[in-house]
Amino acid sequence: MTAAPDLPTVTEGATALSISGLTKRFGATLALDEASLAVRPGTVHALLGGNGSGKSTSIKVLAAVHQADAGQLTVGGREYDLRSFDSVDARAAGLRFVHQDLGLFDGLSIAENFALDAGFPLQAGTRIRWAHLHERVTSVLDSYELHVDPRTPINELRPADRTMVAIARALQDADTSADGESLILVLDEPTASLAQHESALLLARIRRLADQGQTVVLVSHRMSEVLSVADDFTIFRDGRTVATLVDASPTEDELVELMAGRAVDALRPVAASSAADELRLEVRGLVSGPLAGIDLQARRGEIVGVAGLVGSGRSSLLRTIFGDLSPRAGTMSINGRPHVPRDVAGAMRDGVALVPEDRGREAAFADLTIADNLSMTRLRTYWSWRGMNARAEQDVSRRLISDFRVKASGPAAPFTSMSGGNQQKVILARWLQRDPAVLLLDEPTQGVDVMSRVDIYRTVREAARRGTAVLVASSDASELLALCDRIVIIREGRVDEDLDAETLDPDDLTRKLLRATSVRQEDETA
Ligand SMILES: Nc1ncnc2c1ncn2[C@@H]1O[C@H](COP(=O)(O)OP(=O)(O)OP(=O)(O)O)[C@@H](O)[C@H]1O
Repeated sequence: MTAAPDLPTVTEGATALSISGLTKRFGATLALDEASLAVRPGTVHALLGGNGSGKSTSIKVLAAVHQADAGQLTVGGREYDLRSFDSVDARAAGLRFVHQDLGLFDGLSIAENFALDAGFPLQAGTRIRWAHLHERVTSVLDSYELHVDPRTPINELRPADRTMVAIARALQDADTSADGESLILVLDEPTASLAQHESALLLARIRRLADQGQTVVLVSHRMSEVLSVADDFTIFRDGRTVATLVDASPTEDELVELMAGRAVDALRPVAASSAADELRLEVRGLVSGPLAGIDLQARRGEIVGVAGLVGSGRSSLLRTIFGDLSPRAGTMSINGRPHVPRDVAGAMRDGVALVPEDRGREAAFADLTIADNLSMTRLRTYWSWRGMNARAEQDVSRRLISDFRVKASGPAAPFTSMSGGNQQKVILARWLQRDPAVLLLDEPTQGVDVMSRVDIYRTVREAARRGTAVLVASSDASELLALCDRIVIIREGRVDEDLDAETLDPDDLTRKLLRATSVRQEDETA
């Protein structure tokens, strides 16, 4: 067990931003309860907390998406009442936000994306001065060491560059804003969908921003990354600030303990293989999307990781098995019988379940309750000649909410009233209760806090023990190693390596993944 760090450390000296008494209620839920935050200028300040602890709500108050019930903000010596703080105030205060979805238009160029935010420079009131725009954007990109042509379409950029373009766009008026004061950049999980080497590149650039005097508030669930880049840490629990660590070097266990409010010894995953000899899933010569002939097998009770760089076809593999993409060639079988799904319903009849990466958009019924979302795949269980057994549905939902540690006011609450991480847990719970023959998980713990991540690994392991074969696509090397028995690496559309997870560590896996990438990428990562 680790000793709890001293709580909380008082910040002295100058602050770029300070919040006090921040309170926000949603109906019966007290999302923020007199929370506080003090950020020193020129630092990376990590804002940490479990799912539902209030991080997004506080950011949404700063971005004027929500108005607080109480709270004061001081920025650059000016005080604001957070009950009436609006987006004009937020901009004037020098606050700039980059949300997880980045808000970039993929088909447009970098320069066009910049101009959509700041306006197109015009000549004679009508003609766009393209040369001027490109010159200005190039100079901003250069200042963030992004040496790319401003005419490049967003969808041709590597993932870390895309995030960096969103950051550069948010800071494009850094020289002219807020009376020359530096801006405060708020980043909400910027690395959530990035592979380890892309994250490393982005974090190095974020660190450089702070070293050049920018102030960065960073929300992330990836502890090792936060520890590598942050100077100061504020930890939220149940809407309150439970600790502020200034210029500190806490251990991961100390941070997790502060977030969880309990010791962390019991939180380590236990990964004992339950693989049997019997084949559950067999894929031969599969050609689909970028896949050019995949051969893959998963046995009963086996958890197989699918690794590969962005664009390698990990998601296409899962979607093809789930009947959502039609293969151009190849065969699939489940339990020795041909698996030729014409659509998703056909794949489900064969015993396949998929938890997709973009759960919010693809997997959730946002307008319905949590109970409805949980029971969506098992509705038949609750119907009889007497009609719908709502009590049984509520009871099962209550048990799942408790088993998966979902933080919600109850099964009847709207799905959208939960925090992002809790929504992820509900979708996972929905599919795991089906005992599928083959379970396909795409980035299963993206946005999920470190405490719940271990619960989810245990649940997946338990499903495997009951006989399910699991395929996990993940960009997080540590996750693949914690969860899987075997890891296949997809490269150039084929399974290039098939590795025993026990023999690897995250660095080995990342090195193997990067083997075939361009020299440019390796240079930048170094
Ligand atoms: N629009 C809303 N309506 C009702 N309740 C809400 C709403 N938004 C947030 N909440 C509640 O407020 C609390 C804090 O949620 P918030 O989204 O701020 O958490 P978070 O720390 O960002 O979590 P995560 O890590 O999962 O993103 C949760 O209990 C959540 O259910």
